Amino acid sequence: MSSGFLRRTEIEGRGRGLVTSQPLKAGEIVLRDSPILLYSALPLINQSSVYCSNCFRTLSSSSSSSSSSSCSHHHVFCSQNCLSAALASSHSPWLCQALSRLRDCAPLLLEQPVEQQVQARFLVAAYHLALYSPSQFQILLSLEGAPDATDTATAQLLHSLISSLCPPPSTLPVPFSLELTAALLAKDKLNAFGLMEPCSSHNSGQRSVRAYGIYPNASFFNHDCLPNACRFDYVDTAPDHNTDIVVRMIHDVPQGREICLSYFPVNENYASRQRRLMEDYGFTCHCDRCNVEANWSDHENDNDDDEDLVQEEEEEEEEEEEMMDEDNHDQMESSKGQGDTDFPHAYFFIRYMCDRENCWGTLAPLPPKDDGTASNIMECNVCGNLKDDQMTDASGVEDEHSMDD
Ligand SMILES: C[S@@+](CC[C@H](N)C(=O)[O-])C[C@H]1O[C@@H](n2cnc3c(N)ncnc32)[C@H](O)[C@@H]1O
Repeated sequence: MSSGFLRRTEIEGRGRGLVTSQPLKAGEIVLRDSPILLYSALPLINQSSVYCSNCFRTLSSSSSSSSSSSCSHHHVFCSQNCLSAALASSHSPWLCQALSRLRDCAPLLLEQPVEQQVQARFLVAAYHLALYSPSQFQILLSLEGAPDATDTATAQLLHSLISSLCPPPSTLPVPFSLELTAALLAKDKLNAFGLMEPCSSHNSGQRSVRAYGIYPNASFFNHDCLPNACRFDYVDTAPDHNTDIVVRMIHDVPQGREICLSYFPVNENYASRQRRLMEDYGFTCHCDRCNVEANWSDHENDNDDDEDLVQEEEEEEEEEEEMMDEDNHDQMESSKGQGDTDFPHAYFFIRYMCDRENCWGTLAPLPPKDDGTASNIMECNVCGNLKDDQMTDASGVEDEHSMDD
């Protein structure tokens, strides 16, 4: 583990997880992690290059006209330096040819959803990793994730495509097989982190993903619907290691506590969170927030077409909002000195959810100042917005409603 703050351990019912080896302060960076592989999130077909094929920085109009470079198969890089670095690592002749062949002569892929085109990109990157760095490929294989029956058809299709168009060279450290392809796709499904496209006026706060990465240490963060940490990326702004992800504490936690991220925006309701966690990650969430919300309604979102239920849901939502307001007030009043297991979630939304329209990002303070005092600037991990934390006074001491222990 590259972070002195975190210890990897087995947690009952959750597999491996990351636990703090010391008390942590809001804003503290607990992990910086570099990807072992990266691949574009853009469809293979008919996509002009918007991002560098190596570092995934946005190709500015000036860089695409003057300083950008292309490889022999017309993959675009932001500079000659990036192209040279890629040719020596992430963009081997096999990978370059494989992507081009898939792009140019795979009529089958044209008929497939974009998701499968992106999975094809992942497989090419994963088999390239096997050739280029067998030890990192073994790390990829050691991550959580096993194929299940619902993914078999996709694995078969993608495996036959890769093997007919661009079979990986015979020097792979493990035999090339359908089972291996299916296992790799399962690792990707559970462990890939998305690097977001830049926030711009075109997407009015809603950003999609520009690239996916597999991060060998960050992959051990388990999920919580009210996370105590969140992750940031600075693809366009970091001067180097720009595809690293940075995980920062949202609020203080004591030693020995598990550090969790939310696997998706925290605004989703109970039913949709449970559905997503089961379908995409294969588990039922029993976090504190889910335990509370499980009692709010037995029927929530069971059947969106049923008018009675819709009306019932609306009434319940109003009730929930009222409950949350009351909760917020009561729990903020009674929260002093308690553990973060009873962290009131209404309070979480008010303090740690970005209020920009359609953003739903999570806010974490900037890292503590050099003298150790907390920063009162909160950063959104989706839109990047910075805002003053009203609940931290000028001295950097958190106010009396803080839940931090
Ligand atoms: C990215 S991995 C996290 C690390 C994983 N626990 C491991 O052992 O490598 C995601 C998987 O961890 C497990 N997991 C994550 N959060 C969980 C939670 N809150 N409860 C139960 N299992 C969880 C699920 O199996 C999920 O598919």
